[in-house]
Amino acid sequence: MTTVLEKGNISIHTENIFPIIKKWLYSDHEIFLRELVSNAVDAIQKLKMVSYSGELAGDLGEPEVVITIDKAQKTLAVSDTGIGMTADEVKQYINQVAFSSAESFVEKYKAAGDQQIIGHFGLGFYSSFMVAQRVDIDTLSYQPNAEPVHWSCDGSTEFELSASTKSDRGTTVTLFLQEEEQEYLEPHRIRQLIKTYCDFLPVPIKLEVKEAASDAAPPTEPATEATAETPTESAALEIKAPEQINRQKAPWKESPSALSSEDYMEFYRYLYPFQEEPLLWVHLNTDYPFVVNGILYFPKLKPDVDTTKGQIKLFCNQVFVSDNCEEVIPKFLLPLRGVIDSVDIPLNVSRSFLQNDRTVRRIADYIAKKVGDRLKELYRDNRDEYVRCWQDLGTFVKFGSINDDKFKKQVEDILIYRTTAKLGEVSGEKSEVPKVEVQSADGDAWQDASPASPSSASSDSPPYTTLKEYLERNKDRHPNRVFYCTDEVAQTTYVELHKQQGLEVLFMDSFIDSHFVSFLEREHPDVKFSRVDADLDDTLIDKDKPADIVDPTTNQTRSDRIKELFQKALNKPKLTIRTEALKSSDANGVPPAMVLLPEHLRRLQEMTALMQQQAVQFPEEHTLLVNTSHPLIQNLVSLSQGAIIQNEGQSPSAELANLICHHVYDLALMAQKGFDAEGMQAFVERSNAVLTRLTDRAAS
Ligand SMILES: Nc1ncnc2c1ncn2[C@@H]1O[C@H](COP(=O)(O)OP(=O)(O)OP(=O)(O)O)[C@@H](O)[C@H]1O
Repeated sequence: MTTVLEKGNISIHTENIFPIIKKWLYSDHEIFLRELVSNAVDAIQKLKMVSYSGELAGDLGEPEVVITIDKAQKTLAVSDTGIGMTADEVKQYINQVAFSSAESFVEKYKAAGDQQIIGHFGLGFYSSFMVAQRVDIDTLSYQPNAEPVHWSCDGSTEFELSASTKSDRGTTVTLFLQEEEQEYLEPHRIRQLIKTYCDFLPVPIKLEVKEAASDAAPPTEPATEATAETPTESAALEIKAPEQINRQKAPWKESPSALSSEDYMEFYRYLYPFQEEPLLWVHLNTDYPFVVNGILYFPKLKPDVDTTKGQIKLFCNQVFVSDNCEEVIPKFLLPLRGVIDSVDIPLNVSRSFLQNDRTVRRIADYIAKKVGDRLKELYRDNRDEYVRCWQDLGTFVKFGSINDDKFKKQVEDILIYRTTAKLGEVSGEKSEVPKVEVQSADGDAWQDASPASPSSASSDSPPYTTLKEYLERNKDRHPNRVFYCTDEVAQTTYVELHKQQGLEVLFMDSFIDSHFVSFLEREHPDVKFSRVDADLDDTLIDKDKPADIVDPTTNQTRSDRIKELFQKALNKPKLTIRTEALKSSDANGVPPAMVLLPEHLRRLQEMTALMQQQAVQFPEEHTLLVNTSHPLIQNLVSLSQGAIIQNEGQSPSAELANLICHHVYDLALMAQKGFDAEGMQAFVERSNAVLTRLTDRAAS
């Protein structure tokens, strides 16, 4: 019979502590395992410290934590090979420290009210009573001549301390599970919990399952004679050899120089299986003025990415805290993935408190700065790669620039845009390569560095430019004016027209770009941004073309005639018809007509659509620019010659001219919007009618 050394009462100030804890953490009972395994790993780390200081007489042994499921006993035990406790330490740490930390946990919970708490951390050892009706501790201290101690408590405030039979150093905490908590006897449940919370703890965590032979899964191979023997009491228990169930290695805790690219990739695949490979990563590694370690990955962005939901995992000392650390990292970095580990992020606080915490804000700034540094480093060292990733990186960088002033300043020199300019070939051009400040490899020293190659990356990749370079290159032709395109396919006619006249167009075609153009305008109030289809620059128009008088009696010019022709044919009061002779080396190279929508009108339209959460409608007020230099338009005038199209009694030629006016307008409109069913039907019918008439004429 074991001798009871002491029976006592645990000092308790908060009445009914267990009902309170149970109520608050009702959905989070599972955290008990995280707390017990963390304590076990702490005990092993403490033993190491003792050993370093030379206080440990014997061997350190193999550090490991073993979780044992005993199905027959309905117990779950967590054993470690750590520092252990003497009877006095059990009294002090378990009866006093553990209980007072549980009490202070409850106090903090009360203070936070109904707000969501980030981690439920710090409840510690007592969290085991959320799932156990009785908890035993058997422990043997590392200290010379220490006696093993047994502690037992049934969840009341009374405990019992006696001698234990434990013969090896360390601590075993055994939970006698409550009836409704039997799920923790299932190996897959324990595996899942360890994978979630303790996967990266730096000690092997093993799982051992003891079950009655009859409960065990049938053997895959026929029983051998030995196993088929009459079961003795011990043989009736099937004990599977402990298997390690945590990954153990936490790459973010290692030095970046110790990891290869493949190590980073492998870790990404481990965290986010079946996902596309990331573009690049940033290894966070600082001890001062706060401790932050982590690896952040830039994934490929999908246009429908939800930038409000984070996927970065938050850890504290390698123990998983939360899948979402929206309060800890700047909003614009939420699409990043990976791990952040910091002991300096307060965990038993509400999320709103966290947002206003000074250290957390400084950590967020630090992370943003490291991300900016990484991008600058890539820009400097591997411009081709930077350009290759830009489609995805650009979204982060632009979003970050809009949202974070410090980040904006950091990356403004590395914001690039795809351009129509043939860089390197532009006459006598030697674009100035912006200097980029990059953190040196060995610490916080900063140096100016020029990118390895000029803006145009390698010859076969599309050319990219910075805004500064663009403005500089075009300062004589169109000072402080930027032409841009948002849809390369739809706006191709306009882009070609600009290109032909040597006007450089930037492609601003990612989903963030409409906001980004407004942002750039605020940043550069003296620069005007016009989409290629907003208006035509004077350089595109042949102003010297003499006005052709076609009717000496009325002094009507060819342009007046064309305008009248279209006005009558289309009969759209809100449509402005403008006639211009467009410059071109090849008359067929520019379109006969274009639809223009003034920049301010288009943006107003987009804004309204956004606010009303509707699709953008193309406004009826727009301009049809008819190119009087185009042969088609000139033929059209001849066709209608003599008889301006009348609504009634039209001649066959006038009718054909009418149809062609509609057709030219529809073709021009196509670059701006698609047809609805009715419009499409009319377009097809008219196309056929025009072709029929033309073939009739040709055949006759
Ligand atoms: N497996 C163990 N081995 C040795 N000592 C332990 C073990 N588990 C708990 N202890 C001791 O009991 C104390 C109380 O544990 P408890 O988990 O309640 O709080 P904590 O670990 O100190 O703090 P927290 O869990 O809030 O981080 C620990 O500080 C430690 O000294």
